[in-house]
Amino acid sequence: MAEVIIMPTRAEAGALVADEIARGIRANPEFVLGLATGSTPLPVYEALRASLDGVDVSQVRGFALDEYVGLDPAHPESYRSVITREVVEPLGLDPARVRVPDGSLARIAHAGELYDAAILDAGGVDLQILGIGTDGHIGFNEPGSSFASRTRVKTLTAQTRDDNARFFASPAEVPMHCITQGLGTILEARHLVLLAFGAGKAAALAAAVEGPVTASVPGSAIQLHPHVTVIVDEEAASELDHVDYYRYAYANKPAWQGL
Ligand SMILES: N[C@@H]1[C@@H](O)[C@H](O)[C@@H](COP(=O)(O)O)O[C@@H]1O
Repeated sequence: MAEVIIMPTRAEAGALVADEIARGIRANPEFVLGLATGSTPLPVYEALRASLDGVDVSQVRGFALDEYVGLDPAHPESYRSVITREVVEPLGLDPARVRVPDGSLARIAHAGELYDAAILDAGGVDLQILGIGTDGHIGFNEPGSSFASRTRVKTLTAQTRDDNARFFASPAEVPMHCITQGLGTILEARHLVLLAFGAGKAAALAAAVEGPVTASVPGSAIQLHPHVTVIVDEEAASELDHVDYYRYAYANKPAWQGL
């Protein structure tokens, strides 16, 4: 079972993850960080500014989970733009070492295999940050995604397009297709850190963490991974059955253990 940590605020959740990432980078300057977009990881990126103060990040590599297909990379809501704005620039990472899947139509046919090859070439992802969609997706692996899937093109569900419409001028502007790391790709990262905040995520989170392992809930793939940390606020934790155990385990977590 994944370790589940319930934090009082998003900022404290972000700080916990940021400290773990900073520890990893100090131990290994070529740390490979798996990046997520959406609103959920923002407290982590915010906290990283302080946690990485004085830490050499020049060799750190980053791989984003996903990208829209056919959206101009210069569009402010392309995940390339979001990662540049939220992560690369504020943290001073080397832009050449931070990759986002290539969603351009001209290169889409081979973009998935090239991306998986680049991750392998970098030695794999050390820590993958994950959010979760209200339909249970991780990355953009919509319900039905194979647990063996690699980086590839997917069609977004109507629910995901609705959820993401807030970032665009109109719902119709949300791209229909995306390119996302597969569940198989994500499961190869050495440590998965899944974050969820707010009541709107409670049902998807409970299904992913405690429900049956099923392609119908792509987030449930995390149950197959040997090292998963789930960090949530009280609202997102509200539909979990084993909350008392999670609190008890965290209160008794050995100081030497790390995340
Ligand atoms: N592709 C992203 C996911 O990586 C993200 O985890 C999820 C939740 O988004 P948010 O964090 O904004 O709730 O949906 C987005 O569409």
